[in-house]
Amino acid sequence: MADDRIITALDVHSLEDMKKLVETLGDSVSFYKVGMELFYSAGPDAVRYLKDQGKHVFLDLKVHDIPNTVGQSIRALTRLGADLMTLHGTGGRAMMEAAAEAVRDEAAKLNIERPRLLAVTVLTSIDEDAWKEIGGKYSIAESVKNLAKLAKEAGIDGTVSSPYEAKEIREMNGPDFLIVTPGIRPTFAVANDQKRFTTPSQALRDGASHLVIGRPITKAADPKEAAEKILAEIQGV
Ligand SMILES: O=c1ccn([C@@H]2O[C@H](COP(=O)(O)O)[C@@H](O)[C@H]2O)c(=O)[nH]1
Repeated sequence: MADDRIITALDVHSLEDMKKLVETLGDSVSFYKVGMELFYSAGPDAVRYLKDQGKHVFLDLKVHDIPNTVGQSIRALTRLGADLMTLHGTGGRAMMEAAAEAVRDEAAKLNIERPRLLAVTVLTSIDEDAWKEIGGKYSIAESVKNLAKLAKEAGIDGTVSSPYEAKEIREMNGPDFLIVTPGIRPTFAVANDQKRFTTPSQALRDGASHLVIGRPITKAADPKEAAEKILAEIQGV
């Protein structure tokens, strides 16, 4: 049976490919991520299909712009009825506050449950060298911590970070804060472009509330078997 802590990333570029995967995975997956690749190809229908199938949806569009544009975009996305949505924490306090206000206001108007907002901190494909190259002044750990603190103060429900930073965020932002970690690699999978990664069970032990896992499941020879191996690994954690 599925575990809501595991979010499978549907990084495919058509509704047909998405439906095939969802059918293959059946009841081993209850929570899916719709990211840029799928949303830019298939649009809102991807979210609608998954909701019709009774799945939870993480709409990961990583919104990033000036506060007014972000507020209006988050308002529009709220109407799709996803459970989780992302924006970039580096957009700053005012941008995050605009998003937090928009999602609350729009959900109340529609009388729907409010999608939870997550601030993306430092991408899991970035290591310390790449971080310095783009002007990172403090370590990745310090920068993620700072963004997580700012996100909470701005009314955001959680963060997206690597599992390496989960422990400190959990200690700082408390038990109810959502900590969603991509950069998850079961021992049977390869790293691909991920730089800050760990196993599913370690990420949960470190305080992650949800794990985003894409290629180790979706590109496996047998995706359902891969998902089930991961479920077995985290049982009891
Ligand atoms: O920092 C981040 C933020 C988002 N992602 C997304 O998670 C999945 C990971 O996929 P894998 O195939 O398991 O590497 C992918 O959709 C990314 O867009 C991330 O990896 N890191």
